[in-house]
Amino acid sequence: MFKGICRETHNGNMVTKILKIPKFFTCIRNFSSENVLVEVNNKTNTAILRLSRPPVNGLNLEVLNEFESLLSQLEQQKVNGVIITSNKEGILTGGIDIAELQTIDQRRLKKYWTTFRDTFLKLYNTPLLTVAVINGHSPAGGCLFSTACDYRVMTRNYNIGGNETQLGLVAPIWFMDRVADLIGHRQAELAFTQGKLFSTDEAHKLGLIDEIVENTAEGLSKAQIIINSFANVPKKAREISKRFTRQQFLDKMIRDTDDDIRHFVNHIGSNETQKIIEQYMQKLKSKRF
Ligand SMILES: CCCCCCCC/C=C\CC(=O)SCCNC(=O)CCNC(=O)[C@H](O)C(C)(C)COP(=O)(O)OP(=O)(O)OC[C@H]1O[C@@H](n2cnc3c(N)ncnc32)[C@H](O)[C@@H]1OP(=O)(O)O
Repeated sequence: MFKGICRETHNGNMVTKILKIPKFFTCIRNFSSENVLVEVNNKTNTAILRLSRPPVNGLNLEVLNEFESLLSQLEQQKVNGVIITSNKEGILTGGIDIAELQTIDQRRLKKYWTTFRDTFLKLYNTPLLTVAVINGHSPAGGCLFSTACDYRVMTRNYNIGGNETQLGLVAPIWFMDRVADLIGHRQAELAFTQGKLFSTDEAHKLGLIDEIVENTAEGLSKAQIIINSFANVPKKAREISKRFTRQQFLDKMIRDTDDDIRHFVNHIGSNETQKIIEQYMQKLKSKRF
């Protein structure tokens, strides 16, 4: 028998009960934040992290901070793997919450972009096994974050890619580099100059995603199979191999930090870009895109 704690409300008072839990019972530990739900399965010691910020899981400052902090907690708990998905089938994330870009305040833009980069780096650099279950559209920032994972499965009939150019914006070089790592330089060049969103099938053919699944449930069990397939691989050797294969990209991204942040602040904070962003928001609201 394990002992577990359960908190319940009785007549308006919170009471804590000690529960006896049979060993075979699969227990879930939850420690979700406002916009990101987390469950850790005690049997498999695997975490599922679900983005949950209606309407489109837009990546605002809070979501990024919560995501980064939850990943740190999962690292400390030494889980066997982390599955990243959306709580809402149909949209993994609409990418950056455009409201975060609607400002010329250089300090705000700098803070946002620093957090965005740090969160990406946390995911890219974590020693934990990470699998993205892309269970919906995944434009721009959504595509970028999934490329940071070790493995990607995606449900049919959605879109993924870097569409920034279509909006009149320029994606960061490190997003282009990361996509080029997966699909090759030539295909990345074509994709980013066109601002192309790929269908699930196209993304699979190119290697932007690893496998296609029919729905979220199948995606989650596929992700668990991938994590299980590493069970007999010596942990330390896997972690060092992951670090080595990612070191070059990481070194470049860190070396270019100041230039990248300066470029972002100048690009997004210019009046010309602000007009473009405003027009895009109006298009989005009137569904004319
Ligand atoms: C270092 C060099 C410089 C670096 C420069 C970097 C620049 C980086 C720039 C961009 C990166 C990004 O991530 S920009 C965001 C790109 N994302 C998109 O273009 C996605 C836009 N959204 C959609 O395509 C669709 O909304 C959807 C497919 C995600 C979902 O479609 P659905 O039909 O289900 O929902 P709606 O379209 O009706 O949307 C509902 C609701 O949400 C608002 N919305 C959608 N996306 C965003 C967003 N990204 N940010 C803020 N708000 C968004 C949409 O307007 C609707 O609002 P209302 O209900 O109020 O109308």
